[in-house]
Amino acid sequence: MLSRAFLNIEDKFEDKIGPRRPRYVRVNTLKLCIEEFISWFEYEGYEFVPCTIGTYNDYLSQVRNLTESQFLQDYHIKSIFVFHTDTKFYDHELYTNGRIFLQDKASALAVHLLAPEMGSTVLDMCAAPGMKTTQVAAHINNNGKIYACERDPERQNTLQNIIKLAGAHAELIAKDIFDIKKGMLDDVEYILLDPSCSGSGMDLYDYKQAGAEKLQKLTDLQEKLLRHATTNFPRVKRIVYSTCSLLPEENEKVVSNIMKAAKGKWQIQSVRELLNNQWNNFGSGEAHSIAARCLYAKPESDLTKGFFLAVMDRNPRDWSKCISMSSEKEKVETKKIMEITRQEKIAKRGKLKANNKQIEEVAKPDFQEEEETEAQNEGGEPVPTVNSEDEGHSKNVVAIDKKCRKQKRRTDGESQSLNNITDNLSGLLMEGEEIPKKKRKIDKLKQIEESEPNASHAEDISSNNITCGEEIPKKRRKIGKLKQIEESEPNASRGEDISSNNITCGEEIPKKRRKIDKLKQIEKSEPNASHGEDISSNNITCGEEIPKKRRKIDKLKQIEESEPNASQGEDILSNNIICGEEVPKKKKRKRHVDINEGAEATQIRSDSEFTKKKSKKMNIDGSE
Ligand SMILES: C[S@@+](CC[C@H](N)C(=O)[O-])C[C@H]1O[C@@H](n2cnc3c(N)ncnc32)[C@H](O)[C@@H]1O
Repeated sequence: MLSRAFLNIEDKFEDKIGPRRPRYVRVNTLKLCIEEFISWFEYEGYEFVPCTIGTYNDYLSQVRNLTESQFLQDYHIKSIFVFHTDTKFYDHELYTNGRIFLQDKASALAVHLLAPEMGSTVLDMCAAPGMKTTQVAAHINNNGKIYACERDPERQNTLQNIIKLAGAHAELIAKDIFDIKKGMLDDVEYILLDPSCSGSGMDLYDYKQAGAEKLQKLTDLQEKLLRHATTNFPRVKRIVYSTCSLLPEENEKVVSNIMKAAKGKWQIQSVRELLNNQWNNFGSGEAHSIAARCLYAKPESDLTKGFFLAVMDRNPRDWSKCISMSSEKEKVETKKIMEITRQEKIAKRGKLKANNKQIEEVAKPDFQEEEETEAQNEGGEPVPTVNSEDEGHSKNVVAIDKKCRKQKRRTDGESQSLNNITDNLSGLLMEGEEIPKKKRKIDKLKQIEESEPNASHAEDISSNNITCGEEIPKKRRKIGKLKQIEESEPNASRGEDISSNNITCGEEIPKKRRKIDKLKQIEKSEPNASHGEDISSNNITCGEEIPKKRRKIDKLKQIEESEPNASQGEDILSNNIICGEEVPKKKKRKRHVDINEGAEATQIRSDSEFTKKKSKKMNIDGSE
């Protein structure tokens, strides 16, 4: 028998779902910067509507009011953009060359909430066609390891093509996931489980075809898969289970059964809390106590396809057992390293206090050395890990020890210098005086540091289970670099601009930025060509044409001021990619709007298919 919920859904959605949902576009930040994406569509004649800083419900009103010529950045996921339902993308060059994907916001939430760290290892258990696999790759900026498992040979091909098209680093596991036994992928830390389901949340789902027997088969498979995920990957810390179904049988019931069997080894995280209370639909708590912690996306209110997801974290006590699996020898060595570095750090702190100048000398060469190592790792080469084999072991430990010490020296030096700068500044400030730019920036960096302990000091790194030899996350390195700039260029306000434009260390300053700087220089040397006050004082009468250079400066200033999104955490990740790639020369294009277009963005094309201009139909969010 099908559930009552099932029948209710049929009644409720009969004329509500369908082609009226907006179009969601995910920017593939492995190939295109968010800023470039916005400029591209603005150039095509669309108006970019920045998401108001309000509640999720405020954002939903904006989506409802979106016109055909506007687009909006998503409230939760900064690489997702919302277009009017009639916007057509199938022939758009950004779509055909893998710079954007048509992925519903609800489905993108699964990776958003999995939130794997840079350098981590992720398993996508049911991966084809690869929307979430490629999203994970973009999320970790190809910095880590992704296993993409798919059992269906035809879908394996599609998956491979999508991975290639996206420029994602992911290893295809062309197998049934049940063939992956304990011990085969022991390095996996995050699992995405998005199994086959009824697809009852999809627009084109045919309720009349669904039968109780089919549903039972599906729920059996879903439970088996989730049990496999929770029991065969000893180092996994987080699992996100998702379906594009609105049936509790495939959702909270499956999760609840597995959690009962796991007997306290796993905890369901509250998605409400993870999304800072900015979500409206959750499971119903009556039948399954965990339901209220799980997310539902509903077409009529969230303006997405129907979707369910649950976030499961391994219970910390159980996690400690996983750590204890490492060999005794490894543990002793790790302890030694920790002790040596702790003592070194204490000694260094004393030194630094005595002579602040020394800090820069100690920290600078280390920083450069580390950047060289990082550059070598960029080609997807795995970061070396501790090997328990006798011969290789000691060498690796020495290498890791060296790297740990380097990281610690750097972070010590940074925090010390930062404290000194702030102390000096606060000493100089009078009450009521405006806080200088540099000071404000330092405060901001301190805030980031405080709110993101993982991104901070060496002590925090160790206590948050970042193992020696693991890379320090990019944002952390950015903070470090900015601090260096600050220290070495006390008069320069450029540091502030760099941070607001999300430039990662080592990355080139984007063209626009350089242009702005150049124009600022011109401004300084030619004050008449600049500010509003200057115009009046230089007798430019109403109606007189403002000189070209002047207009350009104003425009660039406007751009600078009007890009608040570029400073958000998520953008730091997503904007630090390929900004070296040239944006194709833009000519005025006509907007791709086709009011007769059908319901769902369900077309996926492989590389060769793109060239041949043929297409194969498949639900991009995976329902088969
Ligand atoms: C809903 S789709 C996944 C969609 C995908 N996560 C995405 O976002 O693009 C489910 C996929 O799981 C695959 N699948 C089902 N059972 C599997 C198993 N036991 N092992 C590996 N793949 C499986 C199906 O062939 C199908 O391609």
